[in-house]
Amino acid sequence: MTDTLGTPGDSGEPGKLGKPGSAGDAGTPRGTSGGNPGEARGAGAPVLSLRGVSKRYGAVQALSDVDLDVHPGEVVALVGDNGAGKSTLIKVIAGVGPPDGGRITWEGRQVAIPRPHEAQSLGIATVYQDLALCDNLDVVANLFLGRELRRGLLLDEVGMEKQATELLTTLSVKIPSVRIPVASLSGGQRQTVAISRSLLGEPKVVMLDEPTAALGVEQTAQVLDLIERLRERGLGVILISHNMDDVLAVADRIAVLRLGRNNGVFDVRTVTREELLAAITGATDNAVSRRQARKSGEQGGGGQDGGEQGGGEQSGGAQDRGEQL
Ligand SMILES: Nc1ncnc2c1ncn2[C@@H]1O[C@H](COP(=O)(O)OP(=O)(O)OP(=O)(O)O)[C@@H](O)[C@H]1O
Repeated sequence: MTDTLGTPGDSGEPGKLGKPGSAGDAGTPRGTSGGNPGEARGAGAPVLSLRGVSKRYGAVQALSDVDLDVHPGEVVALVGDNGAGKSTLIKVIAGVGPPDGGRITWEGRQVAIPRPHEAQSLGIATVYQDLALCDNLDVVANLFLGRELRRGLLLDEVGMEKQATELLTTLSVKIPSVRIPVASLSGGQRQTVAISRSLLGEPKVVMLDEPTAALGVEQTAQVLDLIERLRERGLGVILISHNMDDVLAVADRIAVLRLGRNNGVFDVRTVTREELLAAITGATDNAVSRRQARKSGEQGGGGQDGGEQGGGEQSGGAQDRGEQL
């Protein structure tokens, strides 16, 4: 369902903030060379910093010298073409596939994350695309799966229901009842339950792998709203998405991976779609950017209305709702 955008070549990216920061500067505000700390969300020291992370699978160099910063109260979108290394990077942070090299810093302290347990202990939660909810169990049971509250030998059903209701209410998650099986929820509701579940461990960073994939417009809005709630709670969020509209709607910064390397960190307030596509594909002149330029020319009746980036659309345009990266 995603376009393949593999055009070789390099681009000069005007809106690019550069790499997250040079080695050893984990305390740099926003960790970028061009951010505006005064206005930015998530200002201050990063909660999570990666420097020079690499990972090889046999002959495939999946990650090379990758840097990433995530601040409290910040949504960082991780984007890139298929095979760019996004999942590999998430696995490194989640302790599922430790890196071969590089440094991970958590709240200013260098750490190792060899297993998922270490990630959880630090306060890193991951919500994978396949959700891993138990369809036959109700919302409460799914939320507390594996960490059930007990009263003596018995499950504390009343306590769990109360906490579940409180959590979902705080997050403005709307479901008919916490006592219905998740099988009867919509895709968006299921996704919000899965994300809410990750919060029970009181993480500081939540990683979401394609949380809006296969969701309709309304359901996507529900999930994006929830991501905003996470940010409001001061969590750092890493969002993997192929959907440019979602990324532009909810992220503060956008980190682009290309062929396993950093290819720019962009401020969502200033970046254009053209710049993002160029960073993702590695070229400004490719089938996707030509198509976008043609479309914006048709819509604007001229071709100049799309801005000054080669006729491309500006960020935040609503015309292409649902367009995939
Ligand atoms: N377990 C593995 N064994 C061998 N190669 C792998 C493995 N996992 C990933 N790779 C390779 O590493 C590279 C990065 O893959 P990764 O899944 O991280 O990319 P991605 O950006 O998440 O892509 P997509 O958007 O398609 O999910 C690819 O070339 C992929 O084929």
